[in-house]
Amino acid sequence: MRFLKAHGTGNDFVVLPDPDGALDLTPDLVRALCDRRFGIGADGILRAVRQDGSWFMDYRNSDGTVAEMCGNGARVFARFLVAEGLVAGPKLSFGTRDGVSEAVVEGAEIAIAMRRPRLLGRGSATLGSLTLTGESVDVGNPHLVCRVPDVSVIDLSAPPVFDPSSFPEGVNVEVVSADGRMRVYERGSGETLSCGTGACAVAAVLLEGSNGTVPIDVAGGRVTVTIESERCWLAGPAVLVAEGTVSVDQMLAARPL
Ligand SMILES: N[C@@H](CCC[C@H](N)C(=O)O)C(=O)O
Repeated sequence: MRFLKAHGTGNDFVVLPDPDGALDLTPDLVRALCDRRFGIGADGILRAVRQDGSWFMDYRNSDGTVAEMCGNGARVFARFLVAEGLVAGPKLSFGTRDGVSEAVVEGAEIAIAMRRPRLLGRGSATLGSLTLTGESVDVGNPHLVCRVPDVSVIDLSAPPVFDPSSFPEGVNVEVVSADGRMRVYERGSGETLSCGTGACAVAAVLLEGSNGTVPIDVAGGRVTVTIESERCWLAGPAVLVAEGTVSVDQMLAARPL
């Protein structure tokens, strides 16, 4: 099976070209491909399926779960479509579970338009021994943005504990300091070096509901978020780093139980 490996500010993905939707992408296959020792290794999978005359980004978290949206994944997906000659740039669009995404390729940078983040009120989660209160934000997928004095001391080694009645679909938790530095524990993937929808959620909180442009520094680099009245733009680098073939049967057979 052909694959590409790519990342957007260190949020890394295995891209699977599957124009006819022929691949049975089970949660177990996703986990095996994303395994950093027994597979290729990634925070998630981007399966490219041709649907109704357009391309659809079928995004999966590394634990095999499905998410509504992936901002960095969408930027990488746009890079893949243009690099493979499947869609002409510099402006293009494709389908996601959260609707049609527009993208603009500007050299090394790719900007994608997503829904405007919605601030939903206060929420809380416990990270390690620390319970943090923050803002719940809907970016198609669920986020909790917590302001902290120093992001580097927050324990993101284990999943956040939260009240499931507040976050029935789970939640991605971002911590952000006043200087715009952000870290994230992603639902279904653990701590990642960057989360695009998370950066949009953080920008919405920093802008306190207004429109504007905010640079967000993540562990894997910098993304820039522009919030407009009707939508939100996420801009930053998106890089295809490798391609090859994976022997699915051998990979699955060699996994420890
Ligand atoms: N890394 C992504 C978000 C991926 C989905 C997330 N883990 C979820 O389950 O909602 C991004 O760049 O937005």
